[in-house]
Amino acid sequence: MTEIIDGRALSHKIRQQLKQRTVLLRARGIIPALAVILVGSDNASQIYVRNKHRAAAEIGLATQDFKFPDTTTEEELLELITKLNVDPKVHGILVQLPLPPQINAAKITAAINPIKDVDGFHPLNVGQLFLNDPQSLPCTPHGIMRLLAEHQINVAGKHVVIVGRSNIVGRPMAALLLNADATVTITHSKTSNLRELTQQADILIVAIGRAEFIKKADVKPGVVVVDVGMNRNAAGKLVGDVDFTEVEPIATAITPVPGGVGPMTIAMLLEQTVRFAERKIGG
Ligand SMILES: Nc1nc(=O)c2c([nH]1)NC[C@@H]1CN(c3ccc(C(=O)N[C@@H](CCC(=O)O)C(=O)O)cc3)C=[N+]21
Repeated sequence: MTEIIDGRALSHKIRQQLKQRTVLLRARGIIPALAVILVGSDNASQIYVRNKHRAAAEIGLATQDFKFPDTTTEEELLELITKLNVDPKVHGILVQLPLPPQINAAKITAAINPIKDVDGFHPLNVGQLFLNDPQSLPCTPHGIMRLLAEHQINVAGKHVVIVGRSNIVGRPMAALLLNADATVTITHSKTSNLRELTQQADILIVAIGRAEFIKKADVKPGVVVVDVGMNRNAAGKLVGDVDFTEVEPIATAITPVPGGVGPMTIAMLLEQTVRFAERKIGG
């Protein structure tokens, strides 16, 4: 029987623990707070914003929302970030990606105070992650590591193939796995023998942003599959980057979409914000 890796269940368990940590913080007069900056209207971002707000409120974490229209300038965003960077009431800052084309996302990311960078996207945090000295972990890859650990899926010595090389998922995922002694192959949209490589994976992590891209013939029987995709298919249904119906029967374990990686991204975001708030105690 294939094991279905339940991200909702683990996310729920983690959020219960976080609730207790926020109670302790509040008793010390610290209200953990996350500032979220949203520019324009990306579909995945809307889902993310809605779900993370609900989850934050449940655990007693305060969120401040800053919504900007598509036409916003870089200067306006930088001005807000500069304020939030030094606001002692704000422990975490998150700028929703993607940003509209007139805004240089790298410049915005680099402007965030690294000690408040809950996404772990600041170049300093990226560098420390790659040097195996992480200070802030990107939420989606971190959530995937926790899911694998919870299901006793050991990555050390395994061949993990990642499909996708984004700054948000593919690249930091590779660094985390390497830090955990996996053998890592990164493939992407320009990889010529992509399907030959995915067939060799003991663990396959797919974040390429194409609906049901990975088929049964692309995987080895017994594979562990982690699906990071969030796409709407022709029928308007939310589907991953893996054809679940085809691949599930031959996998040892697989994450569903929805209910797999998505809820873990949120749990890790909340956990990191609480951790940043705790850092203030005595310091
Ligand atoms: N700076 C930044 N950091 C991000 O981490 C980031 C971002 N920008 N921009 C947008 C994407 C997308 N993203 C999601 C996270 C969770 C769900 C999620 O909760 N999914 C659930 C629910 C789906 C539903 O409600 O239908 C699930 O998969 O089960 C969705 C999408 C984070 N992203």
